[in-house]
Amino acid sequence: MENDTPAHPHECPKAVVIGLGLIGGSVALAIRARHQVHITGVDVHEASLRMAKALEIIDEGHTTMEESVQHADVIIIATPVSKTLEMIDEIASLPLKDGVIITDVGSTKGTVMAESERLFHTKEATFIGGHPMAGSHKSGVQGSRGDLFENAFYCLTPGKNADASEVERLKRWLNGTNAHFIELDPNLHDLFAGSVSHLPHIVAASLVHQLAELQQDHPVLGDLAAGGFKDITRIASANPVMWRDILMHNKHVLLPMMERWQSDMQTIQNLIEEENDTGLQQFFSVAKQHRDGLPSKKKGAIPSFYDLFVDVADHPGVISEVTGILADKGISITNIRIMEAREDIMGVLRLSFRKEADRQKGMDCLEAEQFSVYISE
Ligand SMILES: NC(=O)c1ccc[n+]([C@@H]2O[C@H](COP(=O)([O-])OP(=O)(O)OC[C@H]3O[C@@H](n4cnc5c(N)ncnc54)[C@H](O)[C@@H]3O)[C@@H](O)[C@H]2O)c1
Ligand SMILES: O=C(O)C(=O)C[C@]1(C(=O)O)C=C[C@@H](O)C=C1
Repeated sequence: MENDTPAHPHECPKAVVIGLGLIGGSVALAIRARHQVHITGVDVHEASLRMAKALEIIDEGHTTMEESVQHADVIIIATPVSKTLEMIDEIASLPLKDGVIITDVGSTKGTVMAESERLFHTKEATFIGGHPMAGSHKSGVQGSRGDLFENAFYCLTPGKNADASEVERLKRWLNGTNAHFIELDPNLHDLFAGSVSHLPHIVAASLVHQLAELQQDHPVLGDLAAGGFKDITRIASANPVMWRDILMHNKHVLLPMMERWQSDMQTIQNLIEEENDTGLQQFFSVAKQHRDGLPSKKKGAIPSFYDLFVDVADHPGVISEVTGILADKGISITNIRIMEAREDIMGVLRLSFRKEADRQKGMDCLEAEQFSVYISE
């Protein structure tokens, strides 16, 4: 356990996480894993705060930031990017503790850094932009995992007033992520993220739109969409608000990239029209060679299952009681995880189902047996 030199010997350092969703919750868990710290969560949704408290991700939760932010040693903003700019404005308008480090996790960095540079030009507060390059198509605090960023790259974009020592201090706060930190210029970051994350996301969503249109005349098509389609479109299930914001804040990178994409599509269209077999094979060979050479990622992604959360008392036999109820009804689960198990407090079981219908059946029969169950939004 590390401690970031508290002002008073018995006082625990304070972290505030604004936006307790998938990423805010995961960063909080990673901080907790290595630091003795008091974590306050701030979110507009009380249900997220309740869930985060139940899972011991935070010590306390509030729907507004004022009080907690003023005493914080580190502030992590984990809201969708447009809201992040509003949060930066609000934080800058409040009295802050000397030496506070403020960071964010947003998927774009240009506008975030422009706003923070405009507002945090004092030595008392240091803003260092951040973007962990791992995540999921799932959103919400219930999907949080302390190991979500393990082995992933974690981009940092220090502001102009950020000393190297402050960057090191932030890295220490975030060392429980077990990520590889990389410092980048914000514009370069946005170019890179546009290429490996944002453009692919647009393409994935557009493929799903095409399927949906064809499916109107051929409903069976959905059942035929197998591995390939699912692999390439998994990310289209992600949070639309988050992605709306990303596109708005990386417009200048994405517009030329999309032109380039359209021109590539035109080229391949021409090759098909001309029945240019050599050109077509070359198109795939070059892509295959490059794709095969990319490093494979070992950790970070969460498989796409339908999760159900069950509050359970921590006593022997409770897991077999829950699984027994499901087995009696012939409902299969693909995974089961205990999210918390401590004496005398309620724990949470996370059950994963392969199909939405199975999850619904599971929910109904567990509720009938008086279990408190809930699902992610
Ligand atoms: N999901 C990913 O894969 C991923 C990966 C890396 C970075 N990011 C970035 O992380 C950020 C959060 O994404 P997420 O996936 O955790 O989303 P999420 O939807 O799971 O969480 C966002 C949280 O912010 C809260 N929120 C929204 N407006 C708020 C406000 N005004 N005040 C307080 N809380 C507010 C929401 O209630 C929600 O709990 C985004 O900026 C996103 O670009 C996402
Ligand atoms: O794995 C996924 O589901 C993701 O989409 C994660 C992903 C990505 O594009 O790789 C999404 C957005 C983030 O800014 C970083 C990571």
